[in-house]
Amino acid sequence: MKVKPHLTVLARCFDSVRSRSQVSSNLLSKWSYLRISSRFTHTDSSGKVFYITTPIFYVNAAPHIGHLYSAAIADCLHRSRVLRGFNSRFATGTDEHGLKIQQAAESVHKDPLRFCNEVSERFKHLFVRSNISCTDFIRTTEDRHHRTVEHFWTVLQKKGFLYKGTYEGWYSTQDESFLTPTQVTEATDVNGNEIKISIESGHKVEWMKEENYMFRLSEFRSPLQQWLKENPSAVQPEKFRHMALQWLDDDLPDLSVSRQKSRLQWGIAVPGDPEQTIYVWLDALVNYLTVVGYPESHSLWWSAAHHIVGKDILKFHAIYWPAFLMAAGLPLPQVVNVHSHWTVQGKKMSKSLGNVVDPFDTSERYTVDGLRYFLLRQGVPEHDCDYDDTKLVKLLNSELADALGGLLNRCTAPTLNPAQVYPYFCSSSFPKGCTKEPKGRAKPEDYKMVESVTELPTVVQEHFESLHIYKALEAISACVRQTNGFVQRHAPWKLDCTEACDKQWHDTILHVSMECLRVYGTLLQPVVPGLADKLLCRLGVRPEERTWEAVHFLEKYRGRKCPFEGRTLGPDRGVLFTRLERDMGKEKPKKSKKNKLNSQ
Ligand SMILES: Nc1ncnc2c1ncn2[C@@H]1O[C@H](COP(=O)(O)OP(=O)(O)OP(=O)(O)O)[C@@H](O)[C@H]1O
Repeated sequence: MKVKPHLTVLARCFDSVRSRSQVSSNLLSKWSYLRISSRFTHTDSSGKVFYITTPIFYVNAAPHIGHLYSAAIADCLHRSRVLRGFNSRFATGTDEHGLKIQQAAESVHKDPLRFCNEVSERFKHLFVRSNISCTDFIRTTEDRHHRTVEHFWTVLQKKGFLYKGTYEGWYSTQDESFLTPTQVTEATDVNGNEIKISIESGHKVEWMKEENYMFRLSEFRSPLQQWLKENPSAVQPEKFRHMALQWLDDDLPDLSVSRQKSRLQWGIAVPGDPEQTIYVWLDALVNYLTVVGYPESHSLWWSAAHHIVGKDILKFHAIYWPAFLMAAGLPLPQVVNVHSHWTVQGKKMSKSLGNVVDPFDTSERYTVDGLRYFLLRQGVPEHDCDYDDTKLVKLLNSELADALGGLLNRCTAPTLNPAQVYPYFCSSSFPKGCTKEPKGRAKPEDYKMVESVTELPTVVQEHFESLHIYKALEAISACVRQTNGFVQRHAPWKLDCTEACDKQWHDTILHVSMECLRVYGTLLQPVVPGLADKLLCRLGVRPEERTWEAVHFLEKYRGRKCPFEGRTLGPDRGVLFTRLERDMGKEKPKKSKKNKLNSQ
């Protein structure tokens, strides 16, 4: 059997799908967790659609902040695309089969399905609570998924990519992964026994020999190399694409894709051979197709697939999955976006190790938006990041409570803004284009700030798209600092508002600052939806005015009409983000007496 990659055919297939116009709205899941209002889901003229996925999470134990991190990255991308007017679908869910689950359920004397129901519910609850706006939630124990896996298996079999053989080699139950001898090393367990472990994960491996079904993975080595070499964006960031290519430099043996039922009962039976159970990773990866209705109605969404995964499952997404898809004659995902890990004292946070930070507890202490902001502001795709409560408190206090909250408070406090309105802009106080020799009252630094905030939506969008979300937040934070500097420099509280000229300048300072805040609120929606909503409501920005398209920063400065001028502010719902005390995460934070900049 020869495999042809047909990469150009695949590319053409993507293009034809992309050029199709409006997506039928009934294709969008009506799943109740979709939180973004449909008024933001108009499709732009290009008719672009996106299908974003997180990994489905293994339900051997309750979720930790690493899982929330994957979901928050995907949520940020999904929300930003919806706000830009695209049709975006965002799927997550739980992976519920395999030996590890079978053993975890046995250890607590529970029926596996009951065990899965409970843990899956925890994940679902976490995502609802954390404002993860997924449109689909899939469980691999659902009937629809069983049918899809059986169909997918049959396609692979009919096309001659499966054969029955004897697999003999190393297997890690913790990773549900087969390993070659070069991927294994010796170690000593806690009782001093010599054991073999996986070099990559450190988990124990066992020698197994059994008859099962093999997938002709070896035939895909060169098509996979071609795909990765010809599509620099196929696996991102670059270091992970490089890693996948390095793996392909080694041997790529055929892959065992079933287990004997006597060893593994908790899974989907091989069609036509009830003595064999389908390998949990083949089963799990097919979830991405189940969500979009494979084999009947998948093509539009499937051609726009964008996976977001942790680096621990790179091999499954950059090697096995594309090989399965090529074998089944399906298009490959457009992008596999990889992120690194949250660690605790340098060790990967993991359910199996138990060194986890509980996301329920943490968001209870620091708020949902606080935790989302911290994860996305500190997480760097290329590098691991150590979790630290002190760092979290410091960051949230400085960027959300003091800088952003303080700025909002200054602009809206009744002492400075007694009429509680979006004030008028005076162009003679801040004339356009006088950057070198200011003629009004604005200074060169003020023009620099206007320039930075004007460019900010483009900068932020680019960083969101490449999933360098921390860079987007860094850029927003730098602009917030500039705006605080602007207010501080001109000290509107010192102006005498009984003088017409001072009053105009006072109002202009507030107008410009509020315009900046409106941009920050709009751009922060994908990261901290609750906090951004509070900010925009306070400024009186209506829901339909919160899209990327509606940003139009400082229209009056450019000689155009500003719809916000003179508008009454929204109700005061308290400080934007309450300062946290440095409690090292042991107790609920106490509210400090006042927010630093709020004292103004
Ligand atoms: N420490 C972590 N940092 C970032 N993301 C993580 C982390 N742990 C898990 N994830 C996310 O969850 C996915 C895999 O989830 P999985 O259910 O295997 O979690 P796990 O804690 O590694 O479990 P286990 O310890 O049982 O292997 C990863 O690909 C990644 O997207």
